[in-house]
Amino acid sequence: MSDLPEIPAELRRLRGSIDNIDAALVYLLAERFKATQQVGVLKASRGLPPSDPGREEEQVARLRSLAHEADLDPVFAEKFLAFIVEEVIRHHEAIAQDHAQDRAEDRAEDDPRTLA
Ligand SMILES: O=C(O)C(=O)C[C@]1(C(=O)O)C=C[C@@H](O)C=C1
Repeated sequence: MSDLPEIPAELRRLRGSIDNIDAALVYLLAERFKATQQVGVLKASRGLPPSDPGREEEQVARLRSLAHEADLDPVFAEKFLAFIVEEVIRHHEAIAQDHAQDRAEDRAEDDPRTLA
């Protein structure tokens, strides 16, 4: 028998909700990253920079306002967005590097001086 006190039913119920919310967050984040991967490919193919500070400013203003309405700490909402966007920008930079490497290889293949 364990010496730990029994978990109250109310705590178990609340933890069930927390687990469902965490699962939803994981799926939502996965969808967001699927979209941003496509943005990264689009940006690399058009020669656009990985980050867009103007867009980020708009997102911060919008999220802070939504957080306020939702009774969530706007500072936390801003930090959370910054954490995600920082990761997205790293992905975009890696995609841009791969894209540049592929183009360099294509050019080398097309160059008659390249030994086949
Ligand atoms: O909207 C873009 O341009 C993106 O690259 C997406 C995103 C984001 O994750 O929301 C990421 C980086 C940019 O600095 C701004 C926004």
